[in-house]
Amino acid sequence: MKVGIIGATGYGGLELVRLLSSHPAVQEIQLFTSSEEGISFSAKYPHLTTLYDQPLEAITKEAIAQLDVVFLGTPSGISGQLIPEIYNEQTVFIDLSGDLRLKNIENYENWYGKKAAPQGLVNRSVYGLCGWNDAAIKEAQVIANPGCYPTATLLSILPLLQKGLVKHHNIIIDAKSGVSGSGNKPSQMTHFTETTEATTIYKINQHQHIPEIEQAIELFTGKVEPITFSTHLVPMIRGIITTSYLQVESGVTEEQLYRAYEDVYADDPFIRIVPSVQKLSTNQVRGTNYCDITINLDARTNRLTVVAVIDNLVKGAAGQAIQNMNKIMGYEEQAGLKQVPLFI
Ligand SMILES: NC(=O)C1=CN([C@@H]2O[C@H](COP(=O)(O)OP(=O)(O)OC[C@H]3O[C@@H](n4cnc5c(N)ncnc54)[C@H](OP(=O)(O)O)[C@@H]3O)[C@@H](O)[C@H]2O)C=CC1
Ligand SMILES: CC(=O)N[C@@H](CCC(=O)OP(=O)(O)O)C(=O)O
Repeated sequence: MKVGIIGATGYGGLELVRLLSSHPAVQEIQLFTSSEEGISFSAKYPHLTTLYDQPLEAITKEAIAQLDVVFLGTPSGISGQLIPEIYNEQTVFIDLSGDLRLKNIENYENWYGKKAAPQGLVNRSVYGLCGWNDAAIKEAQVIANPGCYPTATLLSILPLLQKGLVKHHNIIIDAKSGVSGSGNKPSQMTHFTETTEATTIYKINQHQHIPEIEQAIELFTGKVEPITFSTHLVPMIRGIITTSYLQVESGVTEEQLYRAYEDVYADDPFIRIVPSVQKLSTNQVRGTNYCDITINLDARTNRLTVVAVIDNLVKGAAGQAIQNMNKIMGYEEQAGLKQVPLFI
């Protein structure tokens, strides 16, 4: 199989290269750039010396037509305009950005502040939340790969909402991310001096993943109420931890809650339900496609704490994108995704 990566020089692109390198069905990876055509990939990234000495290529419709699958790891506002220009019906398009996720394109323009993709393309795109949308994913030609924060949040709260064990009302999600979540373009917010010894809350009540999480809650549970969702930048490179607070329905026990996860994720190789321990860390999934989840029901408040950890670049981006590819192409679900966590 021949695959291509548009935005290969970005963090999501680099992670795709790393993971696809061990995929048994991938024979060739073409690396595309919009700004550095002809430059050797390993000259730009010396850790890839002898592995990817090939030159970066210009993005053309003709080159894309030669590929079975193309991944787009481009900043928001790009793929929604680019895919129509390079589209053909034989290639599978998997978009890591937020451009194709929101079905209401006005919503996209309001939250992202950018021109939306054509409505027809958005309609054709399938939201690639693995484990929740698999029937549609298997038939898809265009995938809107979920956002990093929504992946951790949704995987951890959807089973309980879907089974009616917790209330839709008054959900609060507190999320924290490593700095690689904001990509490889330096900014004031990601400057070493301003991140390395600080934890920063940002985009308060304005984060673009709020409508994505709400849309998915409605899609997979049939109803939704507005959520409170807060994002923080913490001084680490990789990892996301989401802590969600939910009110349980009366009489529901912790055992019933655990059983809900076991039911929903019985056959999912990437979801690990961790017993209610006192510790859960982003380290335990680093470099892998795992999403580890734990819960704790506080009898004093009847409030449930649901915690999920993922690697933002793997389950939150490149790993889930490859999982989507595996589902579409009929490969083993774990192909290319069998890494052991890099704990320390
Ligand atoms: N980082 C993360 O943890 C996650 C990121 N995402 C989303 O995935 C996407 C990629 O993220 P990330 O890899 O971090 O981003 P980066 O900023 O690290 O990389 C984006 C890449 O896109 C390429 N690019 C820029 N402009 C264009 C253009 N006009 N046409 C084609 N390519 C272009 C650039 O490469 P070049 O100049 O060589 O073309 C650049 O290296 C983003 O939309 C992001 O929001 C989603 C989940 C998690
Ligand atoms: C740490 C950090 O800055 N994270 C980014 C995640 C961006 C992202 O993945 O955006 P889309 O999913 O919308 O493409 C943010 O909070 O905006």
